[in-house]
Amino acid sequence: MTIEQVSSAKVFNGWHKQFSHQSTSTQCQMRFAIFLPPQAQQQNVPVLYWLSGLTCTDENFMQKAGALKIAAMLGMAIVCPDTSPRGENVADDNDGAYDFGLGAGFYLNATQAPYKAHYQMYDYVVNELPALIETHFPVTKQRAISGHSMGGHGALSIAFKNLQKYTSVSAFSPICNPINCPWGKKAFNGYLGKNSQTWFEYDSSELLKKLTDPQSFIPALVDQGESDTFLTEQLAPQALTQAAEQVGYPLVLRMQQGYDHSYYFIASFIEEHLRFHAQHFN
Ligand SMILES: N[C@@H](CCC(=O)N[C@@H](CS)C(=O)NCC(=O)O)C(=O)O
Repeated sequence: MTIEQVSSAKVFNGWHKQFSHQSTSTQCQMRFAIFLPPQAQQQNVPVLYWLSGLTCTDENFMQKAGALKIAAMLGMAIVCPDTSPRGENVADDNDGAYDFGLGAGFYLNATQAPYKAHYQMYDYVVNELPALIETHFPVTKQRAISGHSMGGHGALSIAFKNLQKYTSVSAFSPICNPINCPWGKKAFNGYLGKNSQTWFEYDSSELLKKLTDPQSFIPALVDQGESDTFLTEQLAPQALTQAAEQVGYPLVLRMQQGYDHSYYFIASFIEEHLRFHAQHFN
């Protein structure tokens, strides 16, 4: 597990760094970014994994969310993986669409050719990346997970499948019910095939309905802008709240008046999300 440093910049007395490495999950070079707060120079710190949305790389959140000052104060590392495998040999869609293929890995393990050769983002994010981070950096095994849009789907679905691995989960504008929206149907059809029974295992609302042990529940916070143009057609937060009510999961969904789908929305509430995760680390 060797990693190669790509960049390094001091920020708020901590460090933002990018690394690349050969991934065993995705069978290609992957780049990720890590923010190490100043506290990491003295002690191991907990980690927030951030999963970005369609068209993003490891850079969007680090540059636009305004999270690093607060993470520095709270003593929290942040890790941003890429949103898909990349490289010359990695299959893309045929028409350069933004919502499938490169930049749109949907945090699942593809089963369909040609995508299955590299699109194994679920294994990468759940297993390979944390193992690598915990080997190479001064971090504890306390992990939280959050994300935006496709990354909100990733954060919620990964958390609901791995409650024991994370202390808390949050999301901004998540795709809550991908089996029933155009982005999700296109992605799941392409990566997982026509048999929609296999899609359920990556649908946060469906996964939530299966959680029956209240002892295993972890705190969950979702923010959704009311003026998000993707709200009705793609995001469907009501599916998530209905599922939460069905099983008595104490998920907090906040509809935020006037906010859209952009990083302006994320920047407006990221401090509350970081404080929410920090509160549950200890
Ligand atoms: N309007 C975008 C849709 C994609 C989009 O809104 N991406 C969101 C995540 S779903 C994003 O974070 N974009 C990158 C950014 O704002 O930095 C497009 O057509 O390319």
